[in-house]
Amino acid sequence: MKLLEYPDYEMLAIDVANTLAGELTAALDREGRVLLTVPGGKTPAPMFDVLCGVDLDWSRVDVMLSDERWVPEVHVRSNTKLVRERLLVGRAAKARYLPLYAKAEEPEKVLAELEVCIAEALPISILVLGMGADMHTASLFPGADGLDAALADDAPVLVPIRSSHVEDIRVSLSARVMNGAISKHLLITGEAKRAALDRARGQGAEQAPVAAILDDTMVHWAP
Ligand SMILES: O=C1O[C@H](COP(=O)(O)O)[C@@H](O)[C@H](O)[C@H]1O
Repeated sequence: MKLLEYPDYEMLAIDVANTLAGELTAALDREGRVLLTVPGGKTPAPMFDVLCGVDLDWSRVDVMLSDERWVPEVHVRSNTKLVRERLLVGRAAKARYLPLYAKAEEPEKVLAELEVCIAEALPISILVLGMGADMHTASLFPGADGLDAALADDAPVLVPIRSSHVEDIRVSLSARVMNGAISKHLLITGEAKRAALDRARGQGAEQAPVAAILDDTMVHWAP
């Protein structure tokens, strides 16, 4: 992994958005369609605000999340809500969105259907992830039910995750699929997450799931 430090989050958001714009443009020169995978949570919103205004052929970009909370798209905790409101607006409104959620009580009931659309769009061209201070990335939480399956070498594309530390059932991309990305970025802010990243580098992915995706990843950090 390589660590890039920024003086503040505003600089990080602008710089990362410009880097992603360059990578998307280069990928669009090579491929008919490109797949951009983005995190949910709070961190990426200001970066989305910059990225959505970039002038590129968004009609050939597929956008999906690294992970989703099993709640309807209009729910305040839905990662899709964030992406629709902050990324898929302006120029980026022309992108095609690939959902990780469908109306069903449990992900297991619809996972196969969701996986078909995602599998057709793979591999990921550009992967952007977030991380929690507990060293989770996407929805790969330490100790979660489903973590082993998500870390397996022969993991499926999508894995349902249940953790007593979070309210909702989650669906996450597996580490195998995330590591298939051509380019990988991790966005983190604050001292607690920086310390967590340092701890994770000395641990296995079972204890520190973010460790599973750090190889060849560009980590972007602001205080
Ligand atoms: O639950 C989640 O958490 C991580 C980190 O979120 P943040 O609010 O601390 O930025 C996020 O990357 C993931 O997509 C999300 O579902």
